[in-house]
Amino acid sequence: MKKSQEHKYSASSNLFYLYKGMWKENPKNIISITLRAAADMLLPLLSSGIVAVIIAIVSQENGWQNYRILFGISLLATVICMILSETMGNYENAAGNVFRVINMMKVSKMTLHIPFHKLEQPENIKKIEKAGETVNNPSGAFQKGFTVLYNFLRDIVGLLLYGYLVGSIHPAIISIIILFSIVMYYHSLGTNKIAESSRKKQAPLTKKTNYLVNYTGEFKAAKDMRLYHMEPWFEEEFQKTYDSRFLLMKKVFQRKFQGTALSGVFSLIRDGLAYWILVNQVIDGSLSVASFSFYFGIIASISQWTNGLLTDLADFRYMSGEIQDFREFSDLEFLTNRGTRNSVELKLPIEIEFQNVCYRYAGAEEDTIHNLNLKIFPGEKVGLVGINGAGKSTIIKLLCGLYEPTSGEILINGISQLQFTEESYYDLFSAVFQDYFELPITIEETIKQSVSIHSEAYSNVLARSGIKEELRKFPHDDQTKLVKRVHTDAVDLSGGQKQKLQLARALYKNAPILILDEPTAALDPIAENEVYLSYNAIAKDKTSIFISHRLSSTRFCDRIVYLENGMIVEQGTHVELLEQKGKYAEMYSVQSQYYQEEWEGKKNEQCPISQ
Ligand SMILES: Nc1ncnc2c1ncn2[C@@H]1O[C@H](COP(=O)(O)OP(=O)(O)OP(=O)(O)O)[C@@H](O)[C@H]1O
Repeated sequence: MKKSQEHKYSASSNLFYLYKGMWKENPKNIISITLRAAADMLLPLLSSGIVAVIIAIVSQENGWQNYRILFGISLLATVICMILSETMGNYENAAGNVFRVINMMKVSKMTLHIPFHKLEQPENIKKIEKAGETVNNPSGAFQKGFTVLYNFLRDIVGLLLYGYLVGSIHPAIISIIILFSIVMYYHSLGTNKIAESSRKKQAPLTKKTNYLVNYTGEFKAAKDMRLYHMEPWFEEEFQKTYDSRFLLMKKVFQRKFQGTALSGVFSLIRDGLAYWILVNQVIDGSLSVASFSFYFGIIASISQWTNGLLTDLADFRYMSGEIQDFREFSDLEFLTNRGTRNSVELKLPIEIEFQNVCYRYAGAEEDTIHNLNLKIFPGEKVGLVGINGAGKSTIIKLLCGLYEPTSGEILINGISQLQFTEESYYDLFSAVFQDYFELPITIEETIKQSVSIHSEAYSNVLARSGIKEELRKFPHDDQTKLVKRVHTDAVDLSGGQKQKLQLARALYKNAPILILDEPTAALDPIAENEVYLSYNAIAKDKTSIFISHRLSSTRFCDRIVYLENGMIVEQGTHVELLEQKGKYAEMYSVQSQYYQEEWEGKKNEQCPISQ
């Protein structure tokens, strides 16, 4: 298991991490980069050499005889370098894209395995977002890293080789090359700092822009936006975000412009000096015209290598920041490290016990669940009730293993939940939650998910969940697809239809513990009544927990647990709790009063038809 710790990795370690990954993915990646760098670094040298050889041939007697082998070799080397450069360049583009997509998939896969409670912590959300930005960015480290390494190899070897050749003309030239390179290096360090700070400041702005862009096109938001005139807020926020981004980019641009101007002045001085020395050497006869032409050609490349090298260092630094983000994400704890037990070993129906369970949300000052002790007997149907925020959903998430108790433990048939493997533990639960996530697949696939059971069970589930009647309204029955954003022929389900579909999925999974968290909130009274009537059949042979604010629904449970502030205040059957005349009875009387009064009123009204 990976330990979740904050690491600040050095730039060299980040780059090593990136290129080691590229090498591991395919060693050809690095080999091709090296070959292309060598070819592109040699090309200017070769073309200057060919011109010099041609001058030597035409200006000397028997020139052709003396230089034909050198001419042939230079020409052949040029062609080889050009072919290598072109082929490896194409390979590099494709390989960069593939490497980025592989890492993109890695981030998705890893995210799917982050423990649920870690997934909702703001610092982890940030890490996931940053890693996602890095791998989604075609100009980010995972794709651009190929080109930057190629540039760096070409520029560093080019500078050393060409610097040596040009320096051999006169020591003053090499001194100037070194001096100017140092000045430019320090200038570029300053530029990098500004660029890095701009990158950090731009991250939340990018997030905000994405939010704004996504929601302006979101169909679900369109209704509220129009009725409550939210458009000006969007326009204003767009403008503010754009202005802030522009200011940040302007700073970086100005600094880069300074660098380019400085480099231009330096090139002028350096190249001017070199040309002046060369011309003088030709005049005093110490340098041949052919050699003059050769040096003349390669001096021009020096600026290319020095400027290139500074850009490469800036790119490396920028990429290191991105890799740092990626590695901070990779350092997250991805597995819950649950035990080795398998849920299939369990005797059915299941007994559940909360023993002194406390739970505190990350960053909260107080516990949400306080020393909870609750035993749910095999096959028992327990109703959890209480006002909003009492802790009902938190208890369910703890039971399902989505959260781990801060202290205390939850026992399944007397065995701690932590002793089960994560996957087999999740197999214990069929749950209908308040919120629901739809995949762009058919209704049948949604109900079956990855579970395959015989078709009779499937038809039963359709009937018992109430989704069967709804299917007739859809164009392709249970083969109708969901999510209109993805499939144009998909259907948009109503709230009640979604709830019936969720219930069907939970029933089809047929797990030994059934959890229904407000399963009828979106159902019409007739559909709701059908769920209550079939509840006993639905929950047969299962241990079940039913959460509802409608106390008329929980009265069907064997036992009702009334919660307040994460603690059990009352428990008993519906009748026992009414007789206690406590909080539950009070809540029930408030709810039933309205119907009672309305019913009494109706009884006293005269039927208009009979008048
Ligand atoms: N992710 C979270 N981080 C911090 N606090 C949370 C989180 N989720 C819930 N809470 C808090 O925990 C308390 C219990 O919430 P919970 O959702 O369990 O209550 P509930 O009884 O299910 O409420 P409702 O009836 O409204 O669904 C609330 O005060 C809520 O604000």
